[in-house]
Amino acid sequence: SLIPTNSTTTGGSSGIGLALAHQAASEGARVSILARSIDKLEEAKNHIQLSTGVDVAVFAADVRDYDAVSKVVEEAGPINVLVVNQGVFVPGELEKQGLDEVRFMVDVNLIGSFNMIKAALPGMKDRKDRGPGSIALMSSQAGQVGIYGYTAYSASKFGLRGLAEALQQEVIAHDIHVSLIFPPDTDTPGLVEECKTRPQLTSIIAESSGAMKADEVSKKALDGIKSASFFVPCNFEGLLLSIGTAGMSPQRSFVMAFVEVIATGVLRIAALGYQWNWYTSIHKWHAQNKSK
Ligand SMILES: NC(=O)C1=CN([C@@H]2O[C@H](COP(=O)(O)OP(=O)(O)OC[C@H]3O[C@@H](n4cnc5c(N)ncnc54)[C@H](OP(=O)(O)O)[C@@H]3O)[C@@H](O)[C@H]2O)C=CC1
Ligand SMILES: CCCCCCCCCCCCCCCC(=O)[C@@H](N)CO
Repeated sequence: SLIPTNSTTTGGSSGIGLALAHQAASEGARVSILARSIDKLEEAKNHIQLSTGVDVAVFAADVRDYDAVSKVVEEAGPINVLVVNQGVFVPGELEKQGLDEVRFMVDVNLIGSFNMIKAALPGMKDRKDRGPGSIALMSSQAGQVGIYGYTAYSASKFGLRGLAEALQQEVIAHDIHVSLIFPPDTDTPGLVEECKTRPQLTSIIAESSGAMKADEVSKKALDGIKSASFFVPCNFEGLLLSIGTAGMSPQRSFVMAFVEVIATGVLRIAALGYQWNWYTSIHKWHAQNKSK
């Protein structure tokens, strides 16, 4: 199995990224975290130091700034597991959203991921330890199915899938494994902020999948990285969603490949059932709002 010895996590100062850095550090990895705010980074560093005794390296940079990111990669040293986890989410109907908000999500979530991977890839290919390497991307269940209020967010996360599928073919010869992680709603500072402005329909639809804690998600993510899985679902609905949307994604497990082949037809029925429910909620919501 793939062992995170030198791991770098973007967005590692909060929520899921912090939980991942914390867990990797407690398992003995050398950990670096990258985010914009140096205050949040220092706080995260102290938190991990207090509970594990391990010192993590912190780097303040914006993933949208390629030069800043490549400087961090240079300073951070060898990486065998890169976790591209930074992400922003501003929910809202496209009609009410400014294009600046749309661009913000695409820039941070998608272009920022390109910057990070492009900067880290040469060093990862030349890594001196002989074990396999990993590039893990934090997508979302909203990166497997479009959700009301998430036009830009879902687009940025669907984009990560195309990136990941193509990249896997490019890096396999260097024994680097790409993982796409698909969490449901996860209890993080980011979600608390999001919920202040989230449309009611977004919440209704997102509730189709149970909510998780950040350390539950980080545990699933780390297990997925270690087993070099391409798709990493995090809960039961996520497992169904991953089988139902397997499409042309790579699959290393014969057991899972078999399950996908057998279950695809009946999962399409379940998917249509979910869609029917969601569209019913949408129509009801509009009917109620008109009558007011
Ligand atoms: N919470 C949820 O419900 C779900 C989250 N996800 C995904 O998981 C990932 C983490 O989410 P979550 O833990 O909730 O997020 P948080 O908002 O709690 O944390 C986000 C992290 O990303 C960093 N970050 C944000 N923008 C940038 C940037 N431009 N450059 C560098 N770092 C940046 C933040 O630090 P700083 O602001 O200082 O830069 C922070 O460390 C995201 O990709 C998100 O889309 C997926 C499914 C569900
Ligand atoms: C084939 C049958 C499948 C059935 C399961 C369908 C369930 C889909 C629910 C989607 C929930 C999306 C949550 C996004 C969370 C997120 O990313 C935001 N909180 C922003 O961070």
